[in-house]
Amino acid sequence: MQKLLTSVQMRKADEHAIANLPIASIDLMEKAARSFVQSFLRDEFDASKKIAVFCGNGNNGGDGLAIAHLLCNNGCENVKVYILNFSDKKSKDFLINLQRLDESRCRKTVVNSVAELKNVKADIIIDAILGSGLNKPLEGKYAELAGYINNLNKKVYAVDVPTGFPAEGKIRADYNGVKAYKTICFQRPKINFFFPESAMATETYEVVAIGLDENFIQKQETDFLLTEEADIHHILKPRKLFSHKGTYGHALIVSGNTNTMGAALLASKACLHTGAGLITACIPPSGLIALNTTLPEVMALPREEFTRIENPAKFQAIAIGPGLGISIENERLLERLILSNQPLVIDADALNMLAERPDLIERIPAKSIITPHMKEFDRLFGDHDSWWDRVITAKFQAEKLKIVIVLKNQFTFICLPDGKIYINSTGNPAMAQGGMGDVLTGVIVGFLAQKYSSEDAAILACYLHGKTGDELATERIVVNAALLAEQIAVEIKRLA
Ligand SMILES: NC(=O)C1=CN([C@@H]2O[C@H](COP(=O)(O)OP(=O)(O)OC[C@H]3O[C@@H](n4cnc5c(N)ncnc54)[C@H](O)[C@@H]3O)[C@@H](O)[C@H]2O)[C@@H](O)CC1
Repeated sequence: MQKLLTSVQMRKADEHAIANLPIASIDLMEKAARSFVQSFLRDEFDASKKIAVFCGNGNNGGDGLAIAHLLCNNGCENVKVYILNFSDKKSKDFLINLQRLDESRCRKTVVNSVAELKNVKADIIIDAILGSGLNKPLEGKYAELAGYINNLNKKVYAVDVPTGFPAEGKIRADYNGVKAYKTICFQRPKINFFFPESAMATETYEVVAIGLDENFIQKQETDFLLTEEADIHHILKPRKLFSHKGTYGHALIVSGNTNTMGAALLASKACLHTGAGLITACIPPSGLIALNTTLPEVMALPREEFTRIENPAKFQAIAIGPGLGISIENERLLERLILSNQPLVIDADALNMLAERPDLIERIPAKSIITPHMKEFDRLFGDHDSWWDRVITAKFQAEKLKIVIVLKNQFTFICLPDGKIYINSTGNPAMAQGGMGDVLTGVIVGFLAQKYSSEDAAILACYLHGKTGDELATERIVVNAALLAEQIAVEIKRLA
């Protein structure tokens, strides 16, 4: 798992490298610039394109000067540097690189105000104005400049972080910084790149190594962690010789309704392909034929009005919610399961019913996993006007209720009872189709049945669900839920 650090911690990692590795501060900047240029030239190899490099006065600006110098030396014929004289505070390495640029044949101009920027003719802009040193929202000349750059409507590459974009913390809905096409950032992604609002600041990002000490970075205390394939390989347990269906647990999935029986089928199918030993679907009687014809391996427990799950303890894992429908009977069933005090996976309509019963939220059994998307989450825990605030609430509630909260999004946040937040990086827009959430619930309950801890089951399920979707999306514009459910077994086999 990769630790994601705040700007202050990243600065410490820079200082650590300078103090402990045989590298001077200015050489670290040169290394960062080289890494940026390498990545940039892979994308933009046409040496005749006009490139405008905007440089601030701190180390981000220093990077920009070094980048411009390297581009000129690498055959880019039309590089022009705009040095913004907006602050008297100039960093040491900025000044060294300014002198190096002065001695080169790079074209440059010093700009004191945005009004002086007439006739900027560029195909590509490199934004090296403000980086991770940002300590307040943009205003005055800086805000005006960001607006000016955005209005040029050119392809913008940001150095480390787009000017005006906070690397962590709340992103304002009225973001007024630079809107980049791509950000090439150093050593680690910024925490905020995983928040949906980052789409206002950068379309995409790439992380390039600059030679910081990985051991030092991994030793830092942080609540934000990025799941990697190696973690999945490490958590997954192989299926053993002499094992039998009892070894892999019995999952109960309370789901489906007359018009939403598909959700029950998808969750059950996903659970099946995740490897649970036995699966019982608690479904309305109207869904029996559909279940028996499409998933003959899955047993049925018809859900009548008066259904009780007589002995929940006989199941190793229970999920409730996909396509369930909202009714008094279903609410009673949910209540009984919650009061049985056995960990549950709670999804979809079960979450919507919970939102109306704050008394039950407090009693969700410890180690349960809830899987809300943004709207379900806000119904449960109140409205939020930013994803940062929402994730902080999720972290707080996961710790308080001792449960796992899987807050679903492009990058799903998995908040654990110990306060850690695992960010899932797999998954893609081809998966944006009904039924995907039902499949995720089925995968989670499938892992729980096999006695994975709640934390591991959530981390594994999110990663594998997204990764399977990524593999399928290499050949398809859209990946449907049933196909993904079936393919889960293949991906588990590949990563086990
Ligand atoms: N040795 C290092 O520390 C390295 C730093 N690197 C670069 O250095 C950057 C960080 O540099 P700095 O810490 O010098 O900071 P920046 O260059 O991001 O910002 C410069 C200064 O601007 C001021 N400022 C902050 N917010 C402002 C606002 N809204 N309006 C006006 N002024 C504002 C602050 O006083 C800040 O120190 C990174 O993003 C990265 O690009 C890289 O060169 C890698 C090595």
